[in-house]
Amino acid sequence: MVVVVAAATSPEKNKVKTKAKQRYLKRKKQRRKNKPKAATGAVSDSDDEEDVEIPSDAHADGEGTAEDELPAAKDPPVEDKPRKEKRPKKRQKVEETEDADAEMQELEAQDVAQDTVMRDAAADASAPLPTLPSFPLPALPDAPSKSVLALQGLDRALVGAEIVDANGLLPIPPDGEDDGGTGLSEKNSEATAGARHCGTFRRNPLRRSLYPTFDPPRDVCVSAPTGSGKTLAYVLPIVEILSTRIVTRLRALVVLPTRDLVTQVRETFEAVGRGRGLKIGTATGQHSFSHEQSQLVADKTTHLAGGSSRIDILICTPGRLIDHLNGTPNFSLQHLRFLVIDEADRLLAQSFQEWLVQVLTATRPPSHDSPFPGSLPQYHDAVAPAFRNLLPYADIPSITDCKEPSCQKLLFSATLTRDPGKLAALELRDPKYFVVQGNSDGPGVLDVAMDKFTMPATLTEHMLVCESSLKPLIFFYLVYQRNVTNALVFTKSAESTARLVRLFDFFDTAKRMATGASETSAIVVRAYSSDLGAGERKSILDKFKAQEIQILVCSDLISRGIDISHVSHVVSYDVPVDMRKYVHRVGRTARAGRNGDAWTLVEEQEARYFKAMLKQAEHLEKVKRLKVGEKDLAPLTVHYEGALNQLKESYAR
Ligand SMILES: Nc1ncnc2c1ncn2[C@@H]1O[C@H](COP(=O)(O)OP(=O)(O)OP(=O)(O)O)[C@@H](O)[C@H]1O
Repeated sequence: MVVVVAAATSPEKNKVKTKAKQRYLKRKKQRRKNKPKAATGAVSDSDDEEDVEIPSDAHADGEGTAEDELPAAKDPPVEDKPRKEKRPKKRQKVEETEDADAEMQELEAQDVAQDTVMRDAAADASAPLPTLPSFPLPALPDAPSKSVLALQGLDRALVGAEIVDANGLLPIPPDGEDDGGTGLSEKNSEATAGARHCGTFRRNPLRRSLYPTFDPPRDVCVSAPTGSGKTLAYVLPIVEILSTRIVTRLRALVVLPTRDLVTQVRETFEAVGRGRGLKIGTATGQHSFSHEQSQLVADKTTHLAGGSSRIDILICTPGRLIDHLNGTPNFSLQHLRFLVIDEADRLLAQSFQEWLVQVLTATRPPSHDSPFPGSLPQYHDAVAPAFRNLLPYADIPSITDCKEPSCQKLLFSATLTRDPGKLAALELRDPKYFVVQGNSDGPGVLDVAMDKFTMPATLTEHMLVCESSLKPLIFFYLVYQRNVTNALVFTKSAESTARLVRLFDFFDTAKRMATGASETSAIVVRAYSSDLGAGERKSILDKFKAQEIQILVCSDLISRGIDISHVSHVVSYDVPVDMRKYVHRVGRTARAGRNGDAWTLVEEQEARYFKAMLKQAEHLEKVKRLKVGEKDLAPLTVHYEGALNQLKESYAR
């Protein structure tokens, strides 16, 4: 039955005349033939048969006649059905044709109209639809790239930094020849004979005048890798320019973060400035305050508008500098020609007594007028041109015209800050930035902006991931199996420094006793930390420099700036907390073109963090991974266990 219904509704099937239909049509034809001629063309009931539904195949199965059954099967009884007014068929057909034509025309007209609209819309896609506005599909906006973000908000001068190729050499020629733009005098050329390059110095827009008050020089910021010679980059021009001075006044102030660096930089000034008659002083708190005062100022009793100074160059730490600014009479910064802030990012992070604000204020003329109304102060010619308002005759125009202080600020670091807030605090005057990189075609200032620091090209870096309990043993493996001596070893605290040194001593003694080696073959390891007094620290550092000590275990106290040429290995026994610390630690080796190795011991639980830190700085692939197996450690294990027991006992006592 289902099949039959389906067939009845199928248009294919309708085309094929079934037997029942054929019979039906035959009888119909017959009836028409038999009809009287008069009846032809008149409306007759038989015409209704045209409207009768064609019997389906179901009715064609031969059960009953089609004529009897078809209406009964499909239609309600005739009397129930409201009788429709039938029009003559032909008329209906004509009307239907007319209707169809009209409808067709209407549809065609609509199509044409629609086509026109679509053509118009295509021609002017931006034309707004008359009714509903169309909205763009929701989509995530394109995120700005990391580099674009890094450059946002940067100091404009930093964005326009000059990129200097670290490999660019500028040889210092023999006497009498053109020096290629170094600007070094003959004496300084002699002092630096053998120096490979002075690129940074050559490019410094430094002027030779002592008081360029009418055209004050631009400030300079230098970002250059560790060991690339930043110290000489400021020592040379300072010595060069100050050598022209006649009267001793404090004209160069160098601020450094630690006493050790003050001592180191003083040595460089003394070496370069030998025979120039410049007087160099230091203030670090290593000596008594009154002793330092007597070194700095010549006259503490008379109030002098121009200050008083025994020295031309002062090298100091910020804390002691502030003490002298506040507590030493006649200590004045008004004559400063150079203010150097070395390891600038570290010093700018120190807010101790707002040291920077105090120093900058002292380099500017005070807003108040002469403190000596009506009388001339003694040594009035000693007042700096910009400080003339301190004099009672300050209103004479020819004198008061010179208002600009001539102090030039020079900032240096291997990890120069890009923090706009900190840079703004320096009140830099038309600053000029130099970024020294291994490859001057590299990403340039983007590296500084994204904290991707340039490492010395001669440095080889390694990392060893291990269990924390095995760390001391791995360290001994490096020393005894890999010959890691002449090394600086960095730990996280003074306490862990002392513990590691003690354990090493026990281990070395046990090993020597086991092998029958003499005491002279002992590896000398010493701690260097803030636990020690200044004198003791200096003596240990001197011994290390003299190679009487082979390994110096230290905290980050000397991770910056210290320059010891024979350091061939740096071990980070505890991982550095950030990339800047890492850069400065590993930078204690591979200095001035020498080769060096850096080893970082990473505890398993720290590995993820450490690798992420390196990855962020795009430095991960430069650090080689070293695996140390049980077999490598086996020869050391016995002595190590013995040393551990001794250490436990020593702490239990
Ligand atoms: N032009 C040069 N030629 C050869 N050696 C140089 C030159 N300039 C400096 N040096 C040497 O390079 C070493 C490193 O110099 P310096 O301590 O100034 O490095 P630095 O850039 O300040 O490093 P850090 O960022 O670690 O403080 C020093 O021993 C110095 O004498």
